[in-house]
Amino acid sequence: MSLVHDHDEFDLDHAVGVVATASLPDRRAEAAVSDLLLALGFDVADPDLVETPRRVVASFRELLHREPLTMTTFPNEEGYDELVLVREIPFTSLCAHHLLPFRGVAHVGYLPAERLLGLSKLARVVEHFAGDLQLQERLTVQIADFLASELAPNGVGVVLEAEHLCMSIRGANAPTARTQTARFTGALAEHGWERFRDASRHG
Ligand SMILES: Nc1nc2c(ncn2[C@@H]2O[C@H](COP(=O)(O)OP(=O)(O)OP(=O)(O)O)[C@@H](O)[C@H]2O)c(=O)[nH]1
Ligand SMILES: [Zn+2]
Repeated sequence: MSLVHDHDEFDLDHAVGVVATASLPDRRAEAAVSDLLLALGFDVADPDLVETPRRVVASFRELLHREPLTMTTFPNEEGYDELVLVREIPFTSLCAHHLLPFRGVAHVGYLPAERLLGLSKLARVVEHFAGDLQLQERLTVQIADFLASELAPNGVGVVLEAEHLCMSIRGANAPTARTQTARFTGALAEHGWERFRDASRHG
């Protein structure tokens, strides 16, 4: 998701109730939140709402933040060649269509080749790509493709299971619905689902 920064047309005087120390993009975003609240018929001077634009922008910044990734790897001296699977990695992302969260768990695994990856890095990769306006399918593919290219393993598998708030608290109103997506590459392309299921059964 690419960000657009066109500050030129921004009228600072228009920024209602914003903190003077906020950066220009944040002041612009806060003014926009304030405008949205006004347009929805809310009194932005209400004590409950005065700080809301700042809080909303800070929340979005937090949810859309991406930590740089450091992929610590180790030589696979013993030639470990079974599946390495980290299950139930929790994640929260924002759906690109409604800006509402979707959240759930990721199961991420790979078949090692020359290098072993620091285990926490699997969770960090999920967190990194979740920090964007996303589609669950795209998030799944981005995690898998990144691991495949960085680690050059014999195969990668990524399964995501998530609740989309846009579908559970509004719209279709299906609170029990869970969306499952998957990407299996290399030697996991053919029997990835079975390999993951077997590993979970013995876990
Ligand atoms: N494929 C995919 N669709 C998603 C994802 N997150 C949300 N959506 C869907 O995006 C679609 C947007 O459809 P629209 O008809 O434009 O939006 P809407 O009028 O709010 O639709 P409803 O959600 O059905 O009320 C909806 O069907 C959402 O369920 C996602 O991660 N992947
Ligand atoms: Zn949505």
